[in-house]
Amino acid sequence: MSHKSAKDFFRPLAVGAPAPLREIPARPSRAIHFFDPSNEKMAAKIPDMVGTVDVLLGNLEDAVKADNKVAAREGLVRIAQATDFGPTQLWTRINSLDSPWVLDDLTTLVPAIGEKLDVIMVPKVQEPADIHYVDRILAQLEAKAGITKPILIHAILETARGVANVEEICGASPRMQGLSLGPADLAADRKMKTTRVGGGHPGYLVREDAPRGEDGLPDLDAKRAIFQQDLWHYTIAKMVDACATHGIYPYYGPFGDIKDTVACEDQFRNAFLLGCVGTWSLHPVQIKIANRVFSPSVEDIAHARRVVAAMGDGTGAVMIDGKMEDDASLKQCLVLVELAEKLAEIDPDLKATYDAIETPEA
Ligand SMILES: CC(C)(COP(=O)(O)OP(=O)(O)OC[C@H]1O[C@@H](n2cnc3c(N)ncnc32)[C@H](O)[C@@H]1OP(=O)(O)O)[C@@H](O)C(=O)NCCC(=O)NCCSC(=O)C[C@H](O)C(=O)O
Ligand SMILES: [Mg+2]
Repeated sequence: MSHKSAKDFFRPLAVGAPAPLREIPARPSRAIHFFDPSNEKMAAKIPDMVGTVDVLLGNLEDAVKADNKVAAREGLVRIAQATDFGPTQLWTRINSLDSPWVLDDLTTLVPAIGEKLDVIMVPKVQEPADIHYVDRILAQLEAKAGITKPILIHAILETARGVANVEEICGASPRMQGLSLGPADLAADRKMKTTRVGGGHPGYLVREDAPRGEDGLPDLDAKRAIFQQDLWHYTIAKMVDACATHGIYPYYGPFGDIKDTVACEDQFRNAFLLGCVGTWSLHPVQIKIANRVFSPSVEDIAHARRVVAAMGDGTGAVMIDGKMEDDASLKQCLVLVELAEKLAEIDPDLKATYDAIETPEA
């Protein structure tokens, strides 16, 4: 089997295409907000959403009716050409690589709005070859259209084969920006017995042991606590490790129970704590939840700054509030402090909140 040399990764795949990036920029992307560009009511809201959300994503794939695929593609071109996105990123989700629409998605979008498109989300990615296909075609289209910065690729992890190949997918191209979990398609592909778009399931649980009766035997009639478990823990953790290994960014995906904002917040927070940088938003109500959850809390930043100040040159160990802090906890604190600094650059309210935190002297 022949392999590319490391340096080959940094040569454009088409003459005249922009040079691949060596690092994927850490741009805030707490919420990737999905809209259907063929839905006039939704589309009309997009210009006013600029600046309120980190990423606006024109969705062309599932949730757009087959009869509306062309209207969605053309609608996205119109919206992108007419809108100044300022600090907000513009992404799209193209149709799947085996669909009758994907080639027209790419050959229409790149020449028309390629300079404005930051990231293309590719659904149902199974293996590195899927990324190689999109990588080469993007390079050719960028070269032809004179696009000056490479459009990045984001893959959705929504097949069992995709999960099995996750490491290779992350490393398949310098365009790889990140991965999202696609729990609905993944559940179907794995033949999980669920009927939901993300989130937990009351049947996936562990039950407390039965207490012993006076006879020393388990009292199977006694009431026992049950603890609902997280269906997605394994996949999210695997995705986070693969992304961290390759210097790209992991995201939770959709939470379909729009009305259950509490469970949505829990799902988002679990993903944040495990290492995800953001999530999808399907409805405007989910943007605020994502922005709140994926921004470090005041308490975390206050503590992190105390640790940074107390640790001086970053070596050794100190006690703060009865707990030992050392090089490793300092590194965790720096993840939060650096994220807060990045977010403060684009979110004036958050900047004011973080600026108001009393910072200890070093
Ligand atoms: C989920 C929805 C179908 C709900 O729509 P609707 O019933 O219209 O909700 P509301 O009445 O509460 O809407 C209030 C107003 O807000 C506008 N709206 C709704 N959603 C959006 C949006 N995403 N962006 C902008 N504006 C939005 C409505 O038009 C109402 O406006 P008005 O009447 O003027 O007040 C709908 O929210 C929706 O379709 N959301 C997107 C769904 C989607 O993109 N799904 C695909 C991603 S999930 C997936 O693909 C699964 C994944 O791949 C996997 O495998 O896991
Ligand atoms: Mg899907």
